[in-house]
Amino acid sequence: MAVYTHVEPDDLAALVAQYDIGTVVSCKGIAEGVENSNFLLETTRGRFILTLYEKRVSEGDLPFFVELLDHLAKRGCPVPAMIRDREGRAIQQVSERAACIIQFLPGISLTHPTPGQCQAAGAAMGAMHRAVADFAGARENSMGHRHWRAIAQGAGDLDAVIPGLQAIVDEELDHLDAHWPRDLPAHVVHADLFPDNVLMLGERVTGLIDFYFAASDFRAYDVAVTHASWTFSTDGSDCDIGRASALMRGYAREVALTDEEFAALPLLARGAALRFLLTRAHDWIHTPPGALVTRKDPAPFLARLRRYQAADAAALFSAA
Ligand SMILES: Nc1ncnc2c1ncn2[C@@H]1O[C@H](COP(=O)(O)OP(=O)(O)OP(=O)(O)O)[C@@H](O)[C@H]1O
Ligand SMILES: N[C@@H](CCO)C(=O)O
Repeated sequence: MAVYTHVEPDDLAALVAQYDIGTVVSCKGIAEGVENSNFLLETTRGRFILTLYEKRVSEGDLPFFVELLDHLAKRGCPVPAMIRDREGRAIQQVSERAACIIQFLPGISLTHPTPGQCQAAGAAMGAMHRAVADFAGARENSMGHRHWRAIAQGAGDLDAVIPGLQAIVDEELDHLDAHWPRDLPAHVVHADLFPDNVLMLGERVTGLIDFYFAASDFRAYDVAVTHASWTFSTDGSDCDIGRASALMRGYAREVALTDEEFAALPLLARGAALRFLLTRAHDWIHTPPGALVTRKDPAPFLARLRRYQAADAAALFSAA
């Protein structure tokens, strides 16, 4: 359960009183996620999500995320609205954290998506990419390629997490630095579109959520992140070709990747696997003992990295 910061009942009542959303009925910590503190807030007028932003989200970036969600909502993407208070403010302060009250969207976060659901997720990502293409905002990807070496250095004793991990990471960083593409189509991307950030009912996408890593990067990097998170077995050793091709087919319905992007996908996916391996390893070491959070295992992303390093990795990105 990701609750790092608690909210006193009086503070919650005072916060909710600033909005036209009724009065508090209940507020419960949400049993998913690792990044922010999230609560299911019920008021006399309905359900909302209360998010308190934690270590990886900087308060200065919140206006960018609010503008991005407004932009995507206007273009028909199923993203949650950031609720405004009576003064028109979306961003508040609670328990010494920046906080927002967010529209609750229906749907279920999947743990074992079917090929049909992968196809729907790919199409929803493609539609989101089309919608974001004329978004004027930009944000450096603080979790992107340029920052991985610093993230690795700040993670702590990687060998204590997985024996030999430091050497594997060092070698991979050198490889990625030497081969990372310079010039592929880029715009703001989600950069963390895992199954738990897509709400679905059956094969219908009802919500794309958790845009707090959204940043300017290659659109094909977003495809790589989603490939890495939707198409593998739980331990990360097997890529399910049925799910992978469905994801790529869904995306291709909305966006035609160039030959250069296709050629770059295995490398971009190595980068994506390394990004999540590193942040999970960091959190494995640094998660505060009192936090109500289930740490995520880094090892399945090392297994994915190994799979993407294999000579035949390009075949994992075929839509056929
Ligand atoms: N707008 C929403 N509508 C419905 N449920 C939501 C909404 N936002 C968040 N949730 C629920 O809260 C959970 C945690 O939210 P979120 O993914 O934003 O947290 P996080 O800590 O940032 O997670 P992550 O580890 O994926 O970065 C989601 O998996 C979902 O179940
Ligand atoms: N989606 C990420 C958490 C966000 O950094 C993970 O599963 O590791």
